[in-house]
Amino acid sequence: MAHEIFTTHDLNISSRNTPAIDESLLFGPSGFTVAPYGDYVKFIKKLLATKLLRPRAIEKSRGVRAEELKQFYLKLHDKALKKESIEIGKETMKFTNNMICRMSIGRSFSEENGEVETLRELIIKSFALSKQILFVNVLRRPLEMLGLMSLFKKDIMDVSRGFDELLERVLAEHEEKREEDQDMDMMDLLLEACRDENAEYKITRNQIKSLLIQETDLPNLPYLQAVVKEGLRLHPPAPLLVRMFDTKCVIKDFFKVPEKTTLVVNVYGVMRDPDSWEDPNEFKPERFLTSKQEEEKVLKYLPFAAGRRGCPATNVGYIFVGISIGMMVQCFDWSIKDKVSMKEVYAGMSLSMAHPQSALQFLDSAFNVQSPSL
Ligand code: HEM
Repeated sequence: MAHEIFTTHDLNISSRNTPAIDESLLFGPSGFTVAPYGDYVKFIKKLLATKLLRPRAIEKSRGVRAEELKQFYLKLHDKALKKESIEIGKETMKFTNNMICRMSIGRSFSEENGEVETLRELIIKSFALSKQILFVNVLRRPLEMLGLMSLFKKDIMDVSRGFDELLERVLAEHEEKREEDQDMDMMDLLLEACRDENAEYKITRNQIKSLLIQETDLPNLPYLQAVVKEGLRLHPPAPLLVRMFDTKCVIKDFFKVPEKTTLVVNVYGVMRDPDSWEDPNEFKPERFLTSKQEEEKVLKYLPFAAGRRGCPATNVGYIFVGISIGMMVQCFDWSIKDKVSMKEVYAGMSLSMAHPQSALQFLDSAFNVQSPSL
């Protein structure tokens, strides 16, 4: 079913059904991820594909990731020496956020002036909000008819204002250093596009801000890559995809879908479907080592979604997860403090462990650590 819908009606379901809250940075008309498929989305996707996320740019930003990886390693090393435990999810999230910030705005947020904490709180709040947004997506029409949409507005605006303040500061910094000779980060590229009189689409300051909210040896480590793929199959961070049919259509000559129907794709279910996957609930990275690589290509492997609104940063996503796991496994010996519960919870935008504290790990022996060579 999913296969049929995506292949025959990709354009028709390339918009999300998120209601626009006009003044909001995240969910207003400037928000890239919620914007309906059209000129703005096409322009940004092109910019990402041809500038920020093209292979040469990813290669160029390798130094930034190596520095962040080293900092992450040093932190774990320090904990190992002190024989302290760490919460893996929290630390890897910090590491990933730092890498995204360094690649997109040229610096990570500072711990000293409270930026890191502010950002962390905003991300947690926006994750919580996305749960409401999913609810609104599915029940949009009745909520609008009952005039209940305003219930969500205050929370959305609070988070929006927080991001706005933080990003205005960063934008101002970038505008100041405009004339200097420098490597362009994503914000520089967007500002350049914003100033370009001849650009095919004129992006605004709010659109720039809304966009920014959010190796090495990896090709020689096929088993590590297979582990990452298998992990994302069993535990996709985005287990449900929400789209909208722009126009009415008929699927398989039978299912009549009215215009503006919300479509929720159960990615989690698709990637554990026993018709497509052998032992679907088992963690078996080996399945990605076999010659059946095409398994990933057809529409049963969807951790990064698919089609026009699929993740434009799939390669970067694989790199982030690969280097974190690679370093943690290569450099340290681990022992588990409590029994690990693999129970999951769909907390807002993403799927995460229901009991992350049970993933607290002891670093076994400080004498077993090695520096990363990834
Ligand atoms: C393991 C890491 C990642 C996973 C599993 C992932 C997954 C996804 C998924 C499933 C979607 C589509 C959601 C939908 O269709 O409704 C998406 C969209 C998106 N992702 Fe990722 N992603 C990852 C990393 C990243 C990174 C590192 C970036 C940025 C550097 C990024 C940028 C985006 C953007 C901008 C979109 C929206 C695309 C659009 O609306 O057209 N992702 N991602």
